[in-house]
Amino acid sequence: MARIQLAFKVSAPGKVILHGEHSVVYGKPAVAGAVGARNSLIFREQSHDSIDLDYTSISVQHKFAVLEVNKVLEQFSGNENNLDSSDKIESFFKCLIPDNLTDQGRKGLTSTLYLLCGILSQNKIKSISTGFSIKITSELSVGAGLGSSASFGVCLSAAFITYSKCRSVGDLSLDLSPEDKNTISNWAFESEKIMHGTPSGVDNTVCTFGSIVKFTKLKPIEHVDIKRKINILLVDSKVSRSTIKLVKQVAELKQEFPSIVDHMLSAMEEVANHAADLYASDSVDSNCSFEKLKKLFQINNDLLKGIGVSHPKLENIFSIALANGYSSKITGAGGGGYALILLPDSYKEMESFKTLCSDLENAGFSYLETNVGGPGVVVERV
Ligand SMILES: Nc1ncnc2c1ncn2[C@@H]1O[C@H](COP(=O)(O)OP(=O)(O)OP(=O)(O)O)[C@@H](O)[C@H]1O
Ligand SMILES: C[C@@](O)(CCO)CC(=O)[O-]
Repeated sequence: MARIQLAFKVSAPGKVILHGEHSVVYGKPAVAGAVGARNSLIFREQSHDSIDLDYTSISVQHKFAVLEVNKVLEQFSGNENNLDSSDKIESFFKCLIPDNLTDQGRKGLTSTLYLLCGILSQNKIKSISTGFSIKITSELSVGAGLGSSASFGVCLSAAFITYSKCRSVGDLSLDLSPEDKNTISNWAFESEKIMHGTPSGVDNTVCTFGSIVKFTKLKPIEHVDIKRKINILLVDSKVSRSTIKLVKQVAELKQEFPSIVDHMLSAMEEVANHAADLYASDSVDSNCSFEKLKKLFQINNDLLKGIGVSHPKLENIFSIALANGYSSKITGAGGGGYALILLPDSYKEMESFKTLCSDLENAGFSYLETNVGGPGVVVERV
């Protein structure tokens, strides 16, 4: 009987950090949620012997010969414990990575090969028998603080886990069990290490599980029981920045002024705890809770400014928001990327929202009207 060619679609959301960016790196809780914009991946087995990758957002189209990948997969099995740093991983896969790639392209391909070999080895699959294609498209800007890299890692991990389940035990169901989701999040975390050095793990957790979560490093995830999604406006500062550099910059400030920065990180923890309670309360859209949340946004943003992760373009967005009566903050690493403006439930009818949008446009900013709290990773038929 002819072997069925596998074909499926995976999608995973980007994330926003509502509270706790940077402080999460130091063991404090972060409150983060899935945004409406997603990465989508189409996986198709094919009759020719190559693995064809098409990553539109980073302009990478590349074909690996299955034979070459199988050789690397063979060397990988049994050797995985030695690959305990991103430098070692990069040098292990270097033989398959073309020289003429951008940094983004190199990291994207290295991460793909690492996840493929890691997940196949974990499932005792010793070789790939037919080629396949993977095409990833995205509604998320890369490098803007929306967790595009974590969502990318989650999509790839879910694709390779689905492929492995089908090829090792013939499971064609495409359903993801809670255990599968934990495995996906753990592998996406490994991919995040290649992208970002020392990630906290919040991004891959949210992009896998969706909704809103309270995340503290090395502790079980707490799912925040939200009653409705939170409306937000994401405003693009159009300033690119590097998460690694900003995390390092905060570490240096903490080293220079430990007691001051420690107090600020503890204050961020208090903000995150208070806000998580408000998101979980029935009345998050009641005036009183919403006004409290607005104040917490403002306090959180002032603390982030205090640790030096703002940017003049972000400040411009914050002033426009405030002038129209809205609270806003940095989200993610800061230094550029997106600013997050909190919107009330009835924002669409509000005159002040229309003015806010036209003021942002007049100042040259583009924005994305979305919400926080949607679904995490999903695998479905194509
Ligand atoms: N949609 C995508 N398609 C392919 N590769 C991607 C995609 N998104 C991210 N990547 C890979 O992830 C790498 C790191 O992404 P980067 O840190 O710039 O963005 P980010 O994840 O959006 O930022 P943050 O983690 O602060 O939210 C990129 O260099 C690229 O290799
Ligand atoms: C700045 C930071 O807290 C958020 C990046 O999205 C870093 C991290 O959590 O890994």
